Amino acid sequence: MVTAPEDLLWARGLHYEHEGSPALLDVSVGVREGEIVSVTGPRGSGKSTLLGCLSGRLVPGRGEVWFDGVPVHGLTASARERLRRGRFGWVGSEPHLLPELTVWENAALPLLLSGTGRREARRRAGEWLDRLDVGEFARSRPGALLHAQRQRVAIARALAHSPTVVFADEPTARLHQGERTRVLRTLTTAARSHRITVVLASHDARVAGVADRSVMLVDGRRVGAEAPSDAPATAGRTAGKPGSEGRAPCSLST
Ligand SMILES: Nc1ncnc2c1ncn2[C@@H]1O[C@H](COP(=O)(O)OP(=O)(O)OP(=O)(O)O)[C@@H](O)[C@H]1O
Repeated sequence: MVTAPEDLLWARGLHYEHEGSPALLDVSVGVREGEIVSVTGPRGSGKSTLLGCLSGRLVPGRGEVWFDGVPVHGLTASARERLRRGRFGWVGSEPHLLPELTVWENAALPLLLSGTGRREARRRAGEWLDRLDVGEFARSRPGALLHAQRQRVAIARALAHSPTVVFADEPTARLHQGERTRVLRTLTTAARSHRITVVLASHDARVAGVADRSVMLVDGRRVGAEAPSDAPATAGRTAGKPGSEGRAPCSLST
């Protein structure tokens, strides 16, 4: 086991049931600041449920989730909502943009909801839209964009309010191979340059290649941890080695 005192985000002994059916069984995980961790495993293995519990979207039936010293599992629904809006970003497999808003308003939504003025929100959202090569669509409605472009807008929305952690749940599931690699690279490069922590779920084992550390779930249990051999070496971030869990930047246990 398990988590280290310096972990930014950690969970211990998580159990979660969907309508009486177990989805997580005694899963523990620790993630350090600035780390990119992938959660892999077959369909239905509990990846989305784990991201849900870590991000405060779901409350575990048993176990604890701590973020930056805050017991997420013990917060009220409104406090969890505030935490998610302020400190976390979320990218799912579908962009889920609001069709009546422009692209920049969609990307700026977390900023606007937290009270940032429109001009400043537009500036910050615009910077990310430019970085993600969709800046030219800032004044368009999402319906004018291709799916892959809308997904980049969703990534800009997840990053524009400078979150501490971005959770990405199958962010490339609906993209073709070339676009998949590009989107993943964009997300991870942006995260590394801004020292944003990323927890990335995918059933595609190749996605683990962009992470510092990979965690595998099967049937709601963690079955091992591995470090991709081609994990990017980055300053201040130690790529863990197989079997070196005690010294690794992310540690997991069931
Ligand atoms: N809302 C729900 N209601 C009932 N059962 C659910 C619900 N969400 C997930 N489950 C079940 O919980 C288990 C874990 O699901 P989860 O979505 O966390 O796995 P996953 O690894 O993310 O799967 P996928 O790769 O298909 O998204 C599965 O057996 C799934 O069928």
